[in-house]
Amino acid sequence: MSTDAATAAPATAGTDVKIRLKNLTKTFETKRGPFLALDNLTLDIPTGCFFMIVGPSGCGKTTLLRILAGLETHTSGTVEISKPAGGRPSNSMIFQGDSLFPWMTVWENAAYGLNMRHKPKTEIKDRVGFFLGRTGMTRFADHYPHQLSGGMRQRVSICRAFANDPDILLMDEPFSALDEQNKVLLQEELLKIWEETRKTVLFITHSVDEAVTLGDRIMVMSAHPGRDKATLDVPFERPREVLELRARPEYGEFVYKIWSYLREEVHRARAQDEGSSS
Ligand SMILES: Nc1ncnc2c1ncn2[C@@H]1O[C@H](COP(=O)(O)OP(=O)(O)OP(=O)(O)O)[C@@H](O)[C@H]1O
Repeated sequence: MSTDAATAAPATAGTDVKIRLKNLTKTFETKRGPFLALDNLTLDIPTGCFFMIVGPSGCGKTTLLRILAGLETHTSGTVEISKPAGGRPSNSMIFQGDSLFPWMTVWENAAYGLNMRHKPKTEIKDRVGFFLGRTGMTRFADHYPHQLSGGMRQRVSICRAFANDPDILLMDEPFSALDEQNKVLLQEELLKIWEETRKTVLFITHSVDEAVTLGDRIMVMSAHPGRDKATLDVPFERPREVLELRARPEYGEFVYKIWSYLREEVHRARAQDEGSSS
């Protein structure tokens, strides 16, 4: 990991390590031969860290999240996830676009994970009620997903993920399909909920603004094969207010700094795409 020492330590991340990757490599076997997707990633993510991953299209961001979620195996190296006190590590994943069950109401969707784990009815009522309240969805509890806007559906996904009380939240571009106004509202709501829960979050985004607004730490990945090009601590205190933060000159400077790492990789990825299509 190439951590940028010039930036301040994150204001919030705990000192113990939640996720430790050592020389993590992923090769897909394809018809055209082995395809190296992740190359030798070594990384420590502290407990309670809001960890952002940015990188050009195809650099392996989703592959990394899928490995951490246990949906994909890795080829070599190690993945260590520390256990919470008295339990097994658990995770909830939020994807871009829709992941709600269309035949279930908002309440039933939000309660799904807890019901599957046979949690007591009162606990389900309390947790789902709490997070529906936090996301402003209480009065839509009996609605079905098709009766909601895209932003409201993503609120329910967030509600379901937090209600599950996972050890780690894995978020793969959850807001990318939303318009700018909804995105800012949801970023603010997510920040508020996260402040209260301090879960370890891994969040993929294509937006440098989103990475700087939400994150404690940002990993910029290289174009294919995915490597850790730079990992930087975000030097802004919490709690954060999205629009106030973005109005600050030092915010613009930090966004520019992340872009200076990313720009070359975006160009490399485009050159790779053009090379493979010619
Ligand atoms: N099951 C698979 N078999 C073969 N190749 C795969 C498989 N899954 C992913 N890949 C390839 O691995 C690379 C990384 O894919 P991945 O989806 O992780 O990238 P990404 O950074 O999340 O991209 P994007 O930003 O476009 O979502 C891509 O080139 C992709 O085509």
